[in-house]
Amino acid sequence: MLKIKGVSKTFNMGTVNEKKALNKIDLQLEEGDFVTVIGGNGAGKSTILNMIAGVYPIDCGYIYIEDENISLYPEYKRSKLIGRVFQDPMMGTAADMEIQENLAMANRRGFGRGLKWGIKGNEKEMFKEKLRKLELGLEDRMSSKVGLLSGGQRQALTLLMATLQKPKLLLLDEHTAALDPKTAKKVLQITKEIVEADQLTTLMVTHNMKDAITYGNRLIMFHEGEIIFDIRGEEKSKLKVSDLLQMFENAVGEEMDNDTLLLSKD
Ligand SMILES: Nc1ncnc2c1ncn2[C@@H]1O[C@H](COP(=O)(O)OP(=O)(O)OP(=O)(O)O)[C@@H](O)[C@H]1O
Repeated sequence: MLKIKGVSKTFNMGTVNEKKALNKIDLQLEEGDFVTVIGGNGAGKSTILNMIAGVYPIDCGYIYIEDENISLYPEYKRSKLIGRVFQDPMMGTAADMEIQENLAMANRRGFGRGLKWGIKGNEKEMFKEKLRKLELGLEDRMSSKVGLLSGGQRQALTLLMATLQKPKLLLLDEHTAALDPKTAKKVLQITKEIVEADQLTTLMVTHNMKDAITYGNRLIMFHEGEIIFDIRGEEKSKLKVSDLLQMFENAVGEEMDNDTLLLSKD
């Protein structure tokens, strides 16, 4: 489904600020894989998502989605294949447009500019049904401006928009990190339901070790631009935070000292 082979990225090459963010990454995702991605600050998690989405060019290697080599595609062309949700609830939706207008815009993704923006009757019903499933009461506020929504409601809407036209790949970049714990849990539950219902191939970056264990069928950990382990299937389902800490120590040769990750331990 997604195939990354030998991908490296160095920022500010040849300057005093040179930083190798990714070092020869190999990663293959099967159709329907829901992979959680964990790692300390600066480990390379966002960079790998940016490489896949085409925000920056890769230095070497290649990226395939199904049989399509997307390595040289510009970002806009990849966005037809990829849905993405960011940490910031202000991104991904248009605040001064109505909920239903935002959904209509998302529903036209990949169909060019020729289509009229008007919302069709059957679309309205479909939006209402999808919003009802979120259980946030948004189905009764379809003509409200998105700017009036809370952060959690906005992230749930962004998630719906990113998956309305089923993407080949869904990228979630710490999409619950800016929410309070209760709201984050709700948005993660919605994420799980959407991903499972559509069998979406998903990469979800998180700082929260427990969430990385709870969600998905596979977990990978980044450290200093490399994938240091990849756990799946039964091994993943039995995993505890203490196992993750031990595996980190075995792979890196020292105890984990990353505060952000350790805060999510208990
Ligand atoms: N646009 C950029 N220009 C220069 N350096 C960058 C850029 N983007 C990332 N980096 C550097 O690359 C390294 C990896 O960063 P990245 O954002 O991928 O880490 P991360 O694992 O997502 O960390 P965090 O959890 O802190 O977001 C870091 O040292 C970072 O400073």
